[in-house]
Amino acid sequence: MTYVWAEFMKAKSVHLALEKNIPFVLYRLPGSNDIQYIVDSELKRDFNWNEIKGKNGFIFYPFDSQHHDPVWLEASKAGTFPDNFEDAVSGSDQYERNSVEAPHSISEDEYIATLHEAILNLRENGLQKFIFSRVQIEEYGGFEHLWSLYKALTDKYKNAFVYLFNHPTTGTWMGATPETLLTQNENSLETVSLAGTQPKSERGKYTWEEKEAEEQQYVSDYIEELLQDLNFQYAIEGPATIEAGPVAHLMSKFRIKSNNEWDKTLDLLNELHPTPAVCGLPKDRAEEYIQKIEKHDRKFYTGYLGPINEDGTFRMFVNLRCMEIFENSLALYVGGGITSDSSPESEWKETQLKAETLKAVLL
Ligand SMILES: C=C(O[C@H]1C=CC=C(C(=O)O)[C@@H]1O)C(=O)O
Repeated sequence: MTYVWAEFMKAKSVHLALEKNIPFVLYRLPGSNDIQYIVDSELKRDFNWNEIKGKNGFIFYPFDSQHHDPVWLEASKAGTFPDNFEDAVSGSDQYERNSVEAPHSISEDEYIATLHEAILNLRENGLQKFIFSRVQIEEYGGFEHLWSLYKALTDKYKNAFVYLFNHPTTGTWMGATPETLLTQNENSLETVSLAGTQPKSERGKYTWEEKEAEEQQYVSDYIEELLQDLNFQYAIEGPATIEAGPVAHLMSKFRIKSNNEWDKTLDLLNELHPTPAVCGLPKDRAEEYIQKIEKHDRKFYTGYLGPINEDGTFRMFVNLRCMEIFENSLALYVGGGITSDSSPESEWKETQLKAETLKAVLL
């Protein structure tokens, strides 16, 4: 089979899966060359950690699970894409696609004015840090082009978790995230504290301002406290700079001893999400504040997602640098950490730069 023909067939099968609106995901783990797929032959499944245990599938978890139901894709069919994907798609039922309006996108002026006020009142509102996000709407050629967009993301971001997720209850989402929420290996767990942003440097040299270092330290402190409260033994590496497309971040790695105790691991996962890198501190207050000042519903942006295996191992990632896909437009979700030292104008630029991660493949 020629390369061109193979690509045409892949694009066609992904387009068909989207047209039939079947529950499926394509994902590529960081550093891997293989794209995996999961197709679920059933639409309605309750999300329940005890049900999931011992099964192969994929979790798509929202930012706020009180307003959106988490989705569990059970692997009725799974494999390395495109092996047998077309058969799995043609054998699936077709589902109606809900018509959903694109989320509200605020202007630069509105963003800056809102943030100005929020920074002035940060301490009065009892906040140390919160994450302010916005939506940027872009045009694209429609579902038939999604395979080539997805492929371009996998080619461009080798160290990201790159996915295309579709489900009749959530619609279509795609992203390339640099952030691990929690990895369960056979005998260990891993998480990271990732925060602070600056443009990628061509020379690979970075110096970090105190504000960014502090922002990342808040996240590390939160994770450390949590690990101590839950009686985990752990080691920390970093912080070090990591590059993620057009930006660079500060990241510390936490390697945690674990004997694969499901309940304890779930406690950790539930406490980690949403981390202060996507929500803020104190967590409950920041979550409430975000609901109040953001003009859009985050839905699955800053939620988490990833595959889980029957032996209990899993890879969960924070849903960053992602977009919600409509038939004629894309809604890019981008945000940044705000402290009392933040400048609204620089924060706007930071969100523009983060949006470039996805925009770079739209041209
Ligand atoms: C909330 C986002 O990024 C988070 C992750 C890394 C760095 C961040 C920052 O510098 O603000 C954010 O905490 C986003 O990309 O939408």
